[in-house]
Amino acid sequence: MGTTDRTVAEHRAAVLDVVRPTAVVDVPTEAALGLVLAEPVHAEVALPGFDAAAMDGYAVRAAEVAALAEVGTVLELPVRGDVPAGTWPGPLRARAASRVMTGAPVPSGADAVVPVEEVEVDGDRVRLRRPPLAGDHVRRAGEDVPLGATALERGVTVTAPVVGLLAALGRDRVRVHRRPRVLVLSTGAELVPAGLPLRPGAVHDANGPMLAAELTRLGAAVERAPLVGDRPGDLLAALAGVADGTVDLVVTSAGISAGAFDVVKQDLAGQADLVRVAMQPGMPQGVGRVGPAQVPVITLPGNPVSAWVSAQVFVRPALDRLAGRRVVGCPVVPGVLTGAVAARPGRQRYLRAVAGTGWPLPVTPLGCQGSHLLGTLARTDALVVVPPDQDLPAGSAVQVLLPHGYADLEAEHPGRGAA
Ligand SMILES: Nc1nc2c(c(=O)[nH]1)N[C@H]1C(S)=C(S)[C@@H](COP(=O)(O)OP(=O)(O)OC[C@H]3O[C@@H](n4cnc5c(N)ncnc54)[C@H](O)[C@@H]3O)O[C@H]1N2
Ligand code: MOO
Repeated sequence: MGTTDRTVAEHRAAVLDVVRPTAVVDVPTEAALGLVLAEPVHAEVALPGFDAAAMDGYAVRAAEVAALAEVGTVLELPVRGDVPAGTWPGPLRARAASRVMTGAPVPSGADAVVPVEEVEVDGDRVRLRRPPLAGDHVRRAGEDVPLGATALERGVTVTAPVVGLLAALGRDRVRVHRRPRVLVLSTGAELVPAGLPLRPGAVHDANGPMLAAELTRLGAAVERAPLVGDRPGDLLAALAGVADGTVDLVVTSAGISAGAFDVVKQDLAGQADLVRVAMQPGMPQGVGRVGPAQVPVITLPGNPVSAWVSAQVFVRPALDRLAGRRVVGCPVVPGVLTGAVAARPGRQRYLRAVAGTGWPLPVTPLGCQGSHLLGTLARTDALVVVPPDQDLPAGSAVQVLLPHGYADLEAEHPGRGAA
């Protein structure tokens, strides 16, 4: 196999070294879903904005009811006033209750709400079973987010609840890192796009659609280039349009190993480091910058499994950095091997596996691990990490990459780990 130039960690660091967070843009809050905050968000209103009822019921002064209880009287108060949500009440009268709705302001002077289920109503009087404690069923102003507090830190990914929080704070626009634009480009004279018939010796381009789908799912705005041939200059010609910096990253597949017609290797010599990384699949890799705009380029190997595994291990962290996120990459969880696996000398293996139920996650590597086997790749739940030179017996603790996340496992194995 020969020696390798870099460990996985070293190549990942080299990849991260060529990418920077995208420019900051001001967008409508709802368009920010999935993007990353480029500024901390300070609360210009408190949440809740005022003391409010948490239940439909009666606002009272707890001490007044307690005083009635002390002298042994029936805990009965006249009802003075109705407070629907969206109105602003006057102060609570002495020795009286106010009928309040969930979310309505608690009248000043009241400090507890007794839910309707815990009272008897008799005309315009209300009878309580026991005195409430001060604070019962009252949402305190600012208890969630105090006025002026940092409600959201820079670097937070905008999820639906973040959209909700921004809207609650009155923010209809927010500053985020622009969605990363990634050009996905397949090289290889043997390639034909899906939908067209195959001539002898040709194969359909699987990597282009697969990588485009993966990066789109991960939040990139993906652009596709026409298929690139194997003649010297073909790749540089295809990249001419991106040299002005209209994309943030170029991801290529194939043409980087030891073949006689490896166009990526030839065209990017001097602009990218083409290296052998101590992993399998995915040994041939490359990273650099192209054109006058020095657009970052990651060159992935052509075997489809190698391309996809490399996308998980190297492109995902790069996308995190481009998006302005903390670099996390593919999620990793603890797993346990259901059977023994053999290590590779000097190379870290990423074994395609199916996951069972339980925690740590039981993982069963699929029988065939060839780098060309897309059929088994499509059945893969998980990638099991086998460090170099360490054969692992059944029952070994392993790190497991979950490229599709855990939610998708749930869908495939209903009932697994249901909360
Ligand atoms: N003598 C050596 N041969 C190879 C070595 C080596 O070290 N010495 N490395 C092997 C490894 S490992 C890999 S991985 C591949 C990677 O090679 P390339 O990145 O140069 O890719 P190609 O040779 O162009 O293609 C490999 C394989 O993948 C198919 N392919 C390519 N692009 C696509 C696509 N878009 N969709 C579907 N399939 C694609 C291509 O037809 C080949 O079958 O090299 C080994 N060889
Ligand atoms: O390293 Mo290659 O990616 O095994 O097929």
